[in-house]
Amino acid sequence: MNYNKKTVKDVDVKGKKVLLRCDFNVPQDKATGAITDDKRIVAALPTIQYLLDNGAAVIACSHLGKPKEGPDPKLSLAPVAGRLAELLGKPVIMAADVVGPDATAKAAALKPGEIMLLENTRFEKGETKNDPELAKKMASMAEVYVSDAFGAVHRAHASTAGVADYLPAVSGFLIQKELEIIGGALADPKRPLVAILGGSKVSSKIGVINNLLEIADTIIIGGGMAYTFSAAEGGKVGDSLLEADWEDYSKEMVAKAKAKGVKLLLPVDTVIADAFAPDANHKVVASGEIPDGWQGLDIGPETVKLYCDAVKDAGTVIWNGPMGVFEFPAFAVGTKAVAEALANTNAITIIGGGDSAAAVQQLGYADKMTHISTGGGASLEFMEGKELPGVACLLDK
Ligand SMILES: Nc1ncnc2c1ncn2[C@@H]1O[C@H](COP(=O)(O)OP(=O)(O)O)[C@@H](O)[C@H]1O
Ligand SMILES: O=C(OP(=O)(O)O)[C@H](O)COP(=O)(O)O
Repeated sequence: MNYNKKTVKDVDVKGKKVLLRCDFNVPQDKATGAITDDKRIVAALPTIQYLLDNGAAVIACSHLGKPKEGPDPKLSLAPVAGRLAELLGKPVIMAADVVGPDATAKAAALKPGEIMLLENTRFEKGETKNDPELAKKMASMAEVYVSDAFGAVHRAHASTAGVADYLPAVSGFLIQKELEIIGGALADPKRPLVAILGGSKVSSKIGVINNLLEIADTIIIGGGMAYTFSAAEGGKVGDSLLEADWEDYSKEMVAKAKAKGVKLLLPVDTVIADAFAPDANHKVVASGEIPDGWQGLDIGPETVKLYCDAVKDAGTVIWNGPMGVFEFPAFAVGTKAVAEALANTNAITIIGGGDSAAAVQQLGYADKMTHISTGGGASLEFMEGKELPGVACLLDK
């Protein structure tokens, strides 16, 4: 795939309306909705500032979460508009819809040097289906399309790829920087190369293991993904996260790792809880021995030792997805220990994923990592060598 794409510097944006796709899918406090980590907003600032300084009228857009049934007030981008306005030191006009009457009127009235934010693109059903009608409507509000949504470039959606069929499409500075840094670290990686996978987006991430087995020396599995492997081996997982459809696949991955001589490490013990809550009763059990009514929310202490030992002498570490529900202090131990182990290695450390980045930030280890990517799934798919639809759709240099 050709990553040498035109950037905002290769087009004239003066006096033009620019549709700017960002990844403002930020972590939020489950109870209050407050933004808990604004890294993705901060990361978009250089492109936004460049566009505003060069006389563009910026129509920013993004998805947030996974709304299923159209507009959901809990997933409004309004809090993001508020934070963006603070960071830019200027008003951000918030639209009440994506391509409806409010958005189109506000876009039509937008002046050079002004910025507005469309409502959550996934409030439109056509977004994730990459509906050309929706893409056309979005494109009709602008004259140039700029994508800087690195975290979403692995999605072929209307706002991440479809609009490029209707407008000259170029990349922003964030996408450029991410491709350069991650691509550089993995072109000829310092070995051993260790990949750590966790988190809760099991079905969207478990598939990368097959390709990671081609490049990694060790693969470590934690977080919600571990229970699918455990169940596949006949273990009891109680009420833990489980993707039963992926059990056969996980068995295949264990066999493939063995055949290729790649170390595939799975938890040997797990911290279980009697509810998904910060104050739930909890205890440690061996993997595969989780009673009904209990769920695994963190890796156990023996696993922590095993995993920390496995990264000690790594040359490069790619980490995507927390080891447990780190938002609850009682289940943050595994994630914290792995973050600390990475902070103390000489390895090149690349952290991917909104929540993984937030975890490293909250735990105070952000400065100790080589690169904290704004993309989780996106950085994984890039490292696997898959085509990224959100980059492929941009104009070649
Ligand atoms: N065992 C588990 N059970 C349920 N959720 C988990 C478990 N381990 C981690 N998580 C959750 O996974 C979420 C992050 O997953 P994911 O979105 O895949 O990561 P990232 O955003 O870093 O790519 C966190 O909110 C965390 O609470
Ligand atoms: O948070 C994101 O991905 P990540 O959790 O893999 O980092 C991106 O915003 C993509 O979101 P999506 O996985 O709902 O398409």
